[in-house]
Amino acid sequence: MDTTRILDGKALAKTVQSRLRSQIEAALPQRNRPPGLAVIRVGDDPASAVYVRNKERACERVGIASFGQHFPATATAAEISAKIQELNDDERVDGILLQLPLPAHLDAVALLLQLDPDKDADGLHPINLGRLTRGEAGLRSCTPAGVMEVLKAYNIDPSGKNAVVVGRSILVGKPMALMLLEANATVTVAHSRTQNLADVVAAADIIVAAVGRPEMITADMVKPGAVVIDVGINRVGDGAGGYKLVGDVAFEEVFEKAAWITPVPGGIGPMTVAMLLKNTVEAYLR
Ligand SMILES: NC(=O)C1=CN([C@@H]2O[C@H](COP(=O)(O)OP(=O)(O)OC[C@H]3O[C@@H](n4cnc5c(N)ncnc54)[C@H](OP(=O)(O)O)[C@@H]3O)[C@@H](O)[C@H]2O)C=CC1
Ligand SMILES: Nc1nc(=O)c2c([nH]1)NC[C@@H]1CN(c3ccc(C(=O)N[C@@H](CCC(=O)O)C(=O)O)cc3)C=[N+]21
Repeated sequence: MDTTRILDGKALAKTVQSRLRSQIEAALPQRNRPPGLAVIRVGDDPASAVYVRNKERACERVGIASFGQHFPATATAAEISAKIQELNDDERVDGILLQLPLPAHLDAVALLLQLDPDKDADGLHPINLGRLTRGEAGLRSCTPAGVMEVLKAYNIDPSGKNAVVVGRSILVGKPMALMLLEANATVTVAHSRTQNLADVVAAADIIVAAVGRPEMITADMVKPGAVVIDVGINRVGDGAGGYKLVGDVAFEEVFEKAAWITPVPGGIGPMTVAMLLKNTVEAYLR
């Protein structure tokens, strides 16, 4: 396969991480402590498990201390709140991440509101989402920030392009749409009520798939020469009793039509981790 059209998020994430490592090493003598990142995880979402594993490895590599707690799916809002308060007050912690999705009995919006906005490494506090909406500087959602970083690294300028974001979550779809808009794309956001999804996607110069449905974006939906960004992380059986990760895009067939495409794994996942560390280091250096 000709790999020159693959957007290599894994390689770019390594470059970002080595830059962060140097920044941390330069700041350590004055600060007397490394940056700290805390993750609060509730229950056992499979995509979250992959994320936590890779994040911890990456933190170790660049020199960020890991904190946090894994709660059972039955944890109460009061228990999570208490943990958030504790981490807000902990001077060793620069970044806090509340893993989504939460079990159905917990209100993500109410809990995200309790994060110290200056420690909101995931950019999901209403203050930081508001700053993004207004085009102001601030901590920005990691996955869409990772997508923008990939586009920039490969000199893909969204200005004037038709961008279609499939998915409208607070975690990915909405901030993604805002960042593409900020980069002067003409943005369409599709979701589960969108009619004629295939036609909507077919008009896109840039497609961002953030749905959580294995290989739902097929070649017939893709305009020849489109840039295809696959955010989906889906765990599916590998036919041999184990599992493998696949994205929301049918990679093999879409590869043939796309100008550029991100793989899963090795695409936006590693970039999300890199942006999380970058936000943490920014909060630490401030
Ligand atoms: N690579 C990475 O770093 C990350 C990957 N992910 C992965 O990305 C995927 C999406 O995550 P997230 O945004 O949190 O997921 P959510 O489940 O919160 O949102 C999914 C979105 O997809 C829409 N949708 C569902 N079914 C369809 C359909 N048939 N056609 C069109 N749209 C549909 C939903 O529409 P509606 O709003 O109408 O329900 C919703 O807006 C998951 O696989 C997740 O694991 C997530 C974060 C980071
Ligand atoms: N508040 C919050 N913020 C998130 O950003 C968030 C979340 N909750 N909940 C779960 C999803 C999922 N997610 C992933 C990030 C990286 C990989 C990742 O590193 N993927 C590697 C996997 C490599 C492998 O281990 O096989 C890759 O795609 O190459 C996966 C999944 C972030 N999420």
